[in-house]
Amino acid sequence: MGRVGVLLLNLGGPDELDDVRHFLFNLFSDPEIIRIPVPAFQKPLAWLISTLREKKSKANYQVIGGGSPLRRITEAQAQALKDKLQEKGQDAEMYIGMRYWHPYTEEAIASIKRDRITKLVILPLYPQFSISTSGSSFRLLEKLWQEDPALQQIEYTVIPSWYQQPDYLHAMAQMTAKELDQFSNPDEVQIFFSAHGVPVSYVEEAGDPYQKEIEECTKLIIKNLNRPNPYTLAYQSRVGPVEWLKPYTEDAIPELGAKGVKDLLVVPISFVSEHIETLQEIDVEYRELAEESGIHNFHRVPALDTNPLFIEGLANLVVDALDAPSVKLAQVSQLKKKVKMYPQERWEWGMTTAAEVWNGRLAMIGFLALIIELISGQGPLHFVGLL
Ligand SMILES: C=CC1=C(C)c2cc3[nH]c(cc4nc(cc5[nH]c(cc1n2)c(C)c5CCC(=O)O)C(CCC(=O)O)=C4C)c(C)c3C=C
Ligand SMILES: [Fe+2]
Repeated sequence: MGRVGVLLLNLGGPDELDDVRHFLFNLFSDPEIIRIPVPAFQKPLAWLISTLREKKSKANYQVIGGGSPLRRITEAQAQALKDKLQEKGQDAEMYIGMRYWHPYTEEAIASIKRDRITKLVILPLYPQFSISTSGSSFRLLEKLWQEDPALQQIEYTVIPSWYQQPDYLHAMAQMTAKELDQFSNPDEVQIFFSAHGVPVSYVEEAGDPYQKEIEECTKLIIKNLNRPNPYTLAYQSRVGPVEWLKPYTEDAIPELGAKGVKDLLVVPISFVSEHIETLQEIDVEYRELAEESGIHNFHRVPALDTNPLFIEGLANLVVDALDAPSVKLAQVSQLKKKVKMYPQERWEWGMTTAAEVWNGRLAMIGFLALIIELISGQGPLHFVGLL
């Protein structure tokens, strides 16, 4: 079969507090996360948002120990997957390609070329597909492939999403059952699936299947769990002023409290590792909100991390993908984000309303940049390394 490799795709997170601003800059530089009509302004805008968000974001990472645990956990998952594949008689090298922090996807690709991998399975560590997560990594890989004839020699296949994988669903159901049994009345507990949100326009304008996959996934976990508990799904981690998928977790918790719910079990659904949004947002912010809303028994299902049944599921995905017809990057990165813009925002050259709107916005960005530079002594050119 040649030399087999598995490329695990993930988001990445700052290793330490000093990395936070640069990590945020990378994230907001991605047009799959925030798209503006004039691509030349993507990086200045990313610089502005990362500068404005740095303090809040750093405070949150400080709460969870001063950095993201994502790299450590993804490395442990890669090792566990390698061992499980070996047990199944499949030797494979593991590579981790993070989208916004080290080890970057480009670093993983360089190692794959150096190791002369001939057959590659591309496996995102997101169970459900979103344009903003797996989609963004696939688009980057597609670009790298188009630019590099050496990569085009590698036989590869992509696993676009895998939320229906039976071992994954069993692992989620088992972990949920274990937490339910910690309550004094397990059958009365309200199960609360909390998924990372995305802007509504991703789903409604650009056809992101994320919401549909999340909804199906919760139903499959409940079916596997086979318990009588009521359950709810809500979306967390909203960023910026636009409308995101609803209900928002921060509204749904007080509503349940007002209905008299006392026992709540949160199940994080869109990510398989502990990260800032489980450890800080759910365990600290939403716990406090639940307490204020009269929900005194608040528990959370831990992330899967290296759960053996989950790793078995990943190994089965890889083995099956090696046998199946290959899926190409062009097939899975086709979804192009067409975020709805107001007519005056659509770019037109000349003395138009669009020009007035965009000139006004850019003047505001420039003015804010000036103030930030005056306060911090650092401007956008320092940040992109030009000064
Ligand atoms: C499936 C999971 C995720 C989706 C969908 C997603 C979309 C999305 N995220 C942002 C903005 C931010 N995300 C941030 C961190 C972050 N996001 C995810 C997962 C999804 N994001 C994870 C796992 C993490 C944490 C990594 C870690 O360090 O542990 C952040 C930075 C943290 C913060 O400042 O709050 C931002 C900002 C957008 C805008 C978006 C969809 C458009
Ligand atoms: Fe995010």
